[in-house]
Amino acid sequence: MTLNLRAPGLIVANYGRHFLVETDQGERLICHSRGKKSQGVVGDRVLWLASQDEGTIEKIEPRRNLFYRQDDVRTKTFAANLDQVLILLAAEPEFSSGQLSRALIAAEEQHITPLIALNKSDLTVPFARAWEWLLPYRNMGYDVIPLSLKDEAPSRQTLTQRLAGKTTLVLGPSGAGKSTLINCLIPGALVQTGVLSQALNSGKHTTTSTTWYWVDVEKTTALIDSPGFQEFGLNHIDPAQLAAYMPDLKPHVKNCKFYNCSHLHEPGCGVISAVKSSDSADEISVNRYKIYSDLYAELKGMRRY
Ligand SMILES: Nc1nc2c(ncn2[C@@H]2O[C@H](COP(=O)(O)OP(=O)(O)OP(=O)(O)O)[C@@H](O)[C@H]2O)c(=O)[nH]1
Ligand SMILES: [Zn+2]
Repeated sequence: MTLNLRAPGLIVANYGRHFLVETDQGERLICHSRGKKSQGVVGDRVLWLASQDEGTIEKIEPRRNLFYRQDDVRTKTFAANLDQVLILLAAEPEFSSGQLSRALIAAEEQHITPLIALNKSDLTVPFARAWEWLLPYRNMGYDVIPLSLKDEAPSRQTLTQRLAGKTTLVLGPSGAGKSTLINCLIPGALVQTGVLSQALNSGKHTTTSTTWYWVDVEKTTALIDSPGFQEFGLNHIDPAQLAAYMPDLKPHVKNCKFYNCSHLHEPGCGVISAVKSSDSADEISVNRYKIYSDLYAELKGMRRY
């Protein structure tokens, strides 16, 4: 009999030790993890075993990557096996470039391609200001696209092209338009999620969970919605590697006199001279250098204990 055969599946939602697993036939069932620890994350390919009407996760297949943040208290995993991370910002409310940089660094560390979208282009004046604010990110090679989720579908064409055929984690500060985006691309998705989270979480109302959505019926394009852009801890990043994850700093490191340069005070530092340089194409913005030095101090401080 095939009853205790392990079958392949995909984790599409996770609430503590409860997982929603989608089978290769497209059915979804609730699974539990074996043991005390909840190890699976959304995007994991798993082998699951049926047990009465539910299932257990028996094995998690090796991951291509894992996008996560880490603060003093805990590690928060967002999702695994991603093609890209979409950071959704908006003209309003104003976003923090420190938070943006943290998410970009976490993506770089896991070799996940970031994509930045700036929403609410209909708000002309604040949009122009925010677009300007993103200039250093465009100069360092990031794909930054303008967006108006309020308008008709053609205004989303660039975004839908970037998403096609890929698995994308969507992150963004509150109010940038994450729910609007999910609703535009997958009508009815959020209503379903509410029902689902209640079923999985024993009736407790929660929206603080990561969820996988298929955008197309062929299941080639996926969006993963996850909260937690705020307080993006990077304790897992080695401060000595930090500059290597910042594309504007990285090319200048090779000009440093000392191989273990911290780029904070050393003489002959390539990074510091690029901050001072007036050669605009190649310069490092004062804001990004401040983000680097603050983060370096923060990460160094962690490691002292
Ligand atoms: N002007 C304008 N407003 C927009 C646009 N897209 C979304 N909004 C509005 O921005 C507000 C926030 O959008 P949401 O989609 O709820 O934002 P969110 O990122 O999901 O925010 P949280 O639910 O707090 O996480 C809503 O009032 C939207 O109607 C846009 O392109 N232009
Ligand atoms: Zn240096």
